[in-house]
Amino acid sequence: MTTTALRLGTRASALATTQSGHVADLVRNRLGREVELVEITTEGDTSSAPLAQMGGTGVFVSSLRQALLDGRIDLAVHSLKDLPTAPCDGIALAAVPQREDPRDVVVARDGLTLGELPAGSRVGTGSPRRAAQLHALGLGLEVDGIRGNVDTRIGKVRSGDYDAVVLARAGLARLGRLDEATEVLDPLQLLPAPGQGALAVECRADDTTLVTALAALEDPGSRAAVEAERSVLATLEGGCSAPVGALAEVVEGDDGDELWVRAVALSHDGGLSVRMSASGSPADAAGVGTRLADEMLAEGAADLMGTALSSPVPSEALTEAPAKRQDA
Ligand SMILES: NCc1[nH]cc(CCC(=O)O)c1CC(=O)O
Repeated sequence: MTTTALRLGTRASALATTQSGHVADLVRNRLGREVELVEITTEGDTSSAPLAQMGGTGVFVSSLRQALLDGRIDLAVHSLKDLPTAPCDGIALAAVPQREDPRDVVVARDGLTLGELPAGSRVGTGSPRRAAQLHALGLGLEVDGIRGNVDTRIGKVRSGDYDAVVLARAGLARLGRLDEATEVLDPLQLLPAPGQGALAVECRADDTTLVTALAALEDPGSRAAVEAERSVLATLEGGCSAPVGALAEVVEGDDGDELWVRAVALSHDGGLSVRMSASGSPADAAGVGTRLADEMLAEGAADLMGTALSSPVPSEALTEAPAKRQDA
């Protein structure tokens, strides 16, 4: 039994330290252990290059994992949607705490919703998933890349550089800035990123005492949902820069809990998409996600994302987006 404080590694951004502070509180309350935060800088923080050009997946997580493996920290907190789908040697995903609302929100000028923005309005997002789904709405919105933390992105609406930005609702909620959202996007229109709104608590796999203790932070429904979503993404061979949205929920059915998953894969311009859903047992979350993604691949999902060109796409399997609005 040790009484030393657990060292919790975190990125330094306002969102990251808020998320890490939340997990630190859970550790104090449920494990009765003292916790100190250790700030770690990641490549995703120091470079302003588009994420897709920075080696894509994992730019926010690799330095934290290295600090774990080096023994500089005992546990690390990440936004789960930033975690690559491939497992990392020596690192355990020890807990997925209760997830926040996973939906995306709009922060637009003058309190507007997406549907109220005139055609030609500039919407800022660096996410291919959000860009493709915004184009697919057929509103004639102009989508432009943007990076930076939540504060920077909202600032670009306030300054008039953009008419709107799309952000994760969870980020705004954690920062206490939810009142700045002008619309919560229905997943029917914009499916969130796999894992969005959930946190990942990692530690060294060989630190078995801590792996066991951190199970006290786990929310099984959140874990099942993100496992299903991430297996959709992994099977589609997409990283965080793939135009793939997925959302799973555990709901009470007649014969116990049921897991529902829906997912979309799009061409980068949103002109073509495959959208499907599946259900199954929460105990088989990864299997449900994998089977859903296999069905999507059979409908041509990989080809329209541009990740594989091995087999021709049967054109009747693809959905055409509505034509762009012509009025200005
Ligand atoms: N890619 C950056 C990132 N990673 C996690 C969040 C928000 C919090 C979450 O989804 O859990 C964000 C910002 C955003 O998408 O607006």
